[in-house]
Amino acid sequence: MKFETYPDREFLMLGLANVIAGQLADFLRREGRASLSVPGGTTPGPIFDTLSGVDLDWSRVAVFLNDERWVGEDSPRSNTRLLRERLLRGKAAGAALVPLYAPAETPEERLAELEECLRPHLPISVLLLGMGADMHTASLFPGADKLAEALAPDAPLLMPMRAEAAGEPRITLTAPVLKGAMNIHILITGAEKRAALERALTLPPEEAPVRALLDNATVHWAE
Ligand SMILES: O=C1O[C@H](COP(=O)(O)O)[C@@H](O)[C@H](O)[C@H]1O
Repeated sequence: MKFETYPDREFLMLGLANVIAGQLADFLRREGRASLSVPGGTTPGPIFDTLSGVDLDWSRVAVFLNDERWVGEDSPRSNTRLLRERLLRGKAAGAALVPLYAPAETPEERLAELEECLRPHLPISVLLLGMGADMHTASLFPGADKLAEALAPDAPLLMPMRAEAAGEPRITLTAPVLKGAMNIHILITGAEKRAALERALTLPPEEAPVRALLDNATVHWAE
């Protein structure tokens, strides 16, 4: 694991957005297309704001979430809504959004078709992950009903996930898909998440799911 400390959150968000933009540009030059997977939640908005203004051929970039809460875009809890409002606009408006939600009561009902939409865009060129203070990443929560299956090397691409701390049912990319990314960045802010990350380094992924991604990741942190 590499650990990068930034003087403050503004430096962090700008610096990491530039790293991600540079890696996407490299992929576009070398391979003609790229994929970017990003977290939802409260932390990554400023990175999305910067990325949405970056001059890239976004029409050749597929963008998808790490995970989604099983709610429609009319809900303020929708990670897809955050993506549309903060990332898929301006210069990035032409990027292709690969959906992780489709209207239905449960994720199980739409799982197969969402997985087929995702498959052509793997492996992920650039993966940005968040982390909760409980050491969850994507929707791999400690104590979640299907955590062991989602951590297994033969896990499917996507899995539904339910956990007490998660609120609504979730859908998440699984550990092998996340680990297969060509570049892995983890964004954390504040003392509480830094302490959680240090604790995760001492625990197995079954107790601290973010641990499954740390070996090949660069963690980006500011107070
Ligand atoms: O619920 C979620 O939480 C994590 C962390 O979110 P934050 O609000 O603490 O930044 C996020 O990475 C994940 O994508 C999201 O669904």
